[in-house]
Amino acid sequence: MISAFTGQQIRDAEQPLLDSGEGAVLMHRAAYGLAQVVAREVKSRRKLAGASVTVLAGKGNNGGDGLFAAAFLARRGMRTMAILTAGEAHPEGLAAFVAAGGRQLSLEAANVEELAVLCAGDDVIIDALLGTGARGGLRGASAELAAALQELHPRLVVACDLPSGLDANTGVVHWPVLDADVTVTFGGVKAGLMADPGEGCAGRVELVRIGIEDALEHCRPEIRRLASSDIGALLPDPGRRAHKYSRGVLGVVAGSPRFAGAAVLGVHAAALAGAGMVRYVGPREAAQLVLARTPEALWETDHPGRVQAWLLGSGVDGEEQLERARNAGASALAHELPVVVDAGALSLLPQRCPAHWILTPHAGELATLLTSLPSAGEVEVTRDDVESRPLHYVRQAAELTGATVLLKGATTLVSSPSGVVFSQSDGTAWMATAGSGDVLAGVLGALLAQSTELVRHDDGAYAALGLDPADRWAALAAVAASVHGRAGTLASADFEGGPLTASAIMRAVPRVIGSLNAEYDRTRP
Ligand SMILES: NC(=O)C1=CN([C@@H]2O[C@H](COP(=O)(O)OP(=O)(O)OC[C@H]3O[C@@H](n4cnc5c(N)ncnc54)[C@H](O)[C@@H]3O)[C@@H](O)[C@H]2O)[C@@H](O)CC1
Ligand SMILES: [K+]
Repeated sequence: MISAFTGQQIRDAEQPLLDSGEGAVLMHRAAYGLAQVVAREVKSRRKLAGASVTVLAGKGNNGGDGLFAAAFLARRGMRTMAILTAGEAHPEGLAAFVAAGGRQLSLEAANVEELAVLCAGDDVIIDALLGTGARGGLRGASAELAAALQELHPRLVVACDLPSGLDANTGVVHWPVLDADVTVTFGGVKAGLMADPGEGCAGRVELVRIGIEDALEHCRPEIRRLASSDIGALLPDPGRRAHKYSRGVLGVVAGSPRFAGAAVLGVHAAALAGAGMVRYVGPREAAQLVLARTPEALWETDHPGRVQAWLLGSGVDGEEQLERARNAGASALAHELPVVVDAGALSLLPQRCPAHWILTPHAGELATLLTSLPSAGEVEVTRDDVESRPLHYVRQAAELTGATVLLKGATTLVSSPSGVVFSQSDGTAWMATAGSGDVLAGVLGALLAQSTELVRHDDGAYAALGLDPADRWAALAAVAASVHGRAGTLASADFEGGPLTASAIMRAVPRVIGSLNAEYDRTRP
């Protein structure tokens, strides 16, 4: 699992070392690690000697890291330039840079365009303007420089610790920001690199160890991300003596005459994700299409047999089908069954949901949900609000509803009601396509039906996460988000990275589960 921390947690972990006079050692390690990554990136494109690098250096320690890194790179034969943006710079960093033969220029309002053009053609730009000590975003000439460079599409941008202008704690972005291809972050991943819109500006994230990692191990992460080995451990294992009922039966109230496809996709995805059986509850027109695609499913109109979990809401429209979803929800509450609450069912929430109800809104649906919640104080929340501060709103929704909330996006965030957050980003942009969410709901439903006992009583992989039982549902939802994302990436790779349909994502689900299981079997302790 990758853990991400707030800027304050990182500073707290650094403090004892700073107090014992090791600040320079920390900076040296950070700068050396940054230089190594830059050199490797440049070498993958051309010869290092003679390649050009410009470091954009602010006045704080982030600028110091950048200047020390550029000094290393100068000694390896790169042509180095520093643009000092604050009229002053980290004194030791600047001295090392000058001693290594680096050239320095000062940014002023009058030379922004000229300097942008000058460095845009470089082999690499290091963004060391602001780090974890930033208050707000870039201002004045620095902001203009970042905006001008963004327009000029530099060849390679490496962000020092985090892209400047990104809030380390939340992923909120104060525009303009120069998008990075690679972010080299120090000591611990900053939470802002695992939540959008920040993650979208960061490129690939590389962590450099600087000696504070042991101290961070005792901190509660702000955000967690499951790696493939964690997912392999958490995926349900059928067991040799399993039968279809013990495997997990999922009840699905989805689709409607108007949106029958949602039922077709949800049911089929659930079957492919390993549900022992799927009971579809809905109108005849939709059921015929569901059974044509998934003859393994059972159709039940109004009095479904026993299930271990419910999926409610994808494509649900019209009073009749809403009523079925309402009834299934009431039965789930009475029997303490877990539920995936998607799309149309998001308007049917009880006063207070249990943590084993997992809501799966996209940003627009989350905005509508939050606006409608009396406990949110009758404040209108817009889709833009959610997209600018997804970490804040996913936590708020989970806290106010009591449910686990999975907010779909390029980076999917899942929050438990107590605020434990998982972030998964395994998909491709091609997955933003009609029906993709229905597939995710089906996968999550199937995993819920198979895993309820594990989540509640397991003393293995779920317990090893060290979370309160109520927070484990968020881990399970993160597993589903990751399987879905990986299926999209795999399916797109089948088409040389080309576009996808929801059906193609769905077809890749068994392969993803199979390969995650196989990897886990090969590597487990
Ligand atoms: N503390 C340490 O020992 C270490 C710090 N490291 C680096 O230091 C960074 C944090 O350093 P700092 O705390 O100096 O913070 P920053 O380098 O982020 O910069 C803060 C400086 O910029 C000013 N500033 C804040 N917001 C601004 C804004 N919006 N526009 C313009 N100026 C602004 C502040 O007055 C302050 O002087 C980390 O991100 C990391 O890169 C690493 O070298 C590892 C060790
Ligand atoms: K930076």
